[in-house]
Amino acid sequence: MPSPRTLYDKIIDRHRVMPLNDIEGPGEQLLLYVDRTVLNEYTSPQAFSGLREAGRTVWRPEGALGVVDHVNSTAPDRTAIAPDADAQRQIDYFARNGRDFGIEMYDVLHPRQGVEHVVLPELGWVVPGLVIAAGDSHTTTYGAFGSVGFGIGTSDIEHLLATQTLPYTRLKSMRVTIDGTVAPGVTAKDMIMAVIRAIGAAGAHGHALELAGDAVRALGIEGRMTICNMAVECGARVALIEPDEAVIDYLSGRPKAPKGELLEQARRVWADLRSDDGARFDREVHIDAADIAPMVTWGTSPDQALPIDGAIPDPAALPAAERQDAERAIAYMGLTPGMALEAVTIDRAFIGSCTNARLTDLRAAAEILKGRKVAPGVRAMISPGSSTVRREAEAEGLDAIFTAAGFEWRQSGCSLCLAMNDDVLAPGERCASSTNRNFEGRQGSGGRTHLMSPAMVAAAAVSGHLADVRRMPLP
Ligand SMILES: CC(C)[C@H](C(=O)O)[C@@H](O)C(=O)O
Ligand code: SF4
Repeated sequence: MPSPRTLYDKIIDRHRVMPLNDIEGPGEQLLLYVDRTVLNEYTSPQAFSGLREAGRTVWRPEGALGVVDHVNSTAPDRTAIAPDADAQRQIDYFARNGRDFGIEMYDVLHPRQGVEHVVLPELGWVVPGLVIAAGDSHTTTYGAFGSVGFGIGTSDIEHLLATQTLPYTRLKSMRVTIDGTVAPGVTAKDMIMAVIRAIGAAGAHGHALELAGDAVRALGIEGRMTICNMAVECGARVALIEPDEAVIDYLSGRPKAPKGELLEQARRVWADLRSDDGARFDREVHIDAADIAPMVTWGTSPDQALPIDGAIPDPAALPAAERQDAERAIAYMGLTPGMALEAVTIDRAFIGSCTNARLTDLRAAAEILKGRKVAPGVRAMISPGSSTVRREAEAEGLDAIFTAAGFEWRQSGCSLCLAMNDDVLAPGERCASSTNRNFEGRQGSGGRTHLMSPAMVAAAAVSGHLADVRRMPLP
């Protein structure tokens, strides 16, 4: 009898070209076959320059797809493509690389442009059991489909493009099981924020993190993407959810998804994509779904988070190891210990990013905004995760709800998630944000970020302060 294996180990085993050391299990070095990569204009230029200098070609151009997302403008009318000359140069070089190396590239005006991790799944290009490596840490998103996705640096991108392989070190395995049912108002974002708070910002460091349990299985694919996307914020290099029929339903009819006999063959291969009974995890954590409340971050690390009905912690009352970070975070965030989270007023509200700007996220925010207005003095904007999401939302009339409420209905891109274009917070501005990182300066130098779900951003935008979505009666 072969010994029971985790889903992660099964996928790595299927992609092992050759061992590079004689360790078995975590720490094993191997040459890994990579099925697919997504390129962006920000992290790929040096990789292409390296290929040019070495006179190399791309081994399998059809295994790569490029999307402009990090630096482009999100101005509503899409006449402004790049916010400045540097961004324009990056966008132009990216297009040239696509032409010269035979890689399909979605430029800013492409009808399917968007944030890369939103675009790939929409195409049906992410299917169970793949290895997808890309120059972006949120490549973990593809775990929602039962694929191993991880971020790589620029020299690894070059190696991958030239060979379709990567030298790889097998990770340890960790499983977080969320059992039971979440309460109304609690979303996938709150689930992953609760996980990060429970295990810490480095809690899954060095591990492939499998997310399991009834509450995870009950999520739609978009919610599962939110969870796997943000799992990188607790240090996970890979996030995985066992694929099921919901994944196959999601893929149905998408342009690049397998169809007909190919799909039937694929289904037979996918049937084994689960952690065997008795598979050993290096660490196991159990969370009761009923204990999860809508979450917000109060500090400058994603684990500095609390249920919305909490208060800014008193550093003196925290464990010694957390005290100094908490003091610094509270000072940077301009807050006072003991202050109720709901008393924290905001200047900006942002719905966007590869974590939470898909259609279901927009619908959840629109539910709250229907018939309400953004509070005076708050600037609220929404950047749909992709041009496809934008069109689909418009077809449902969601744009009308957002604009009637006073939100700016913008184009897609990373935007205020990392402020690499002209969507930036001014120093001291405070933003309720559906994104994934709240580090100092993440949304602009001196800017203050509070992470939360899209519905919670909507609740904060209309209240003018952080607010509990459970107390916002639906019209
Ligand atoms: C710019 C890129 C390298 C970065 C990442 O890897 O995640 C960005 O997308 C982010 O979210 O911080
Ligand atoms: S939306 Fe944010 S997290 Fe996602 S790829 Fe862009 S910058 Fe990174």
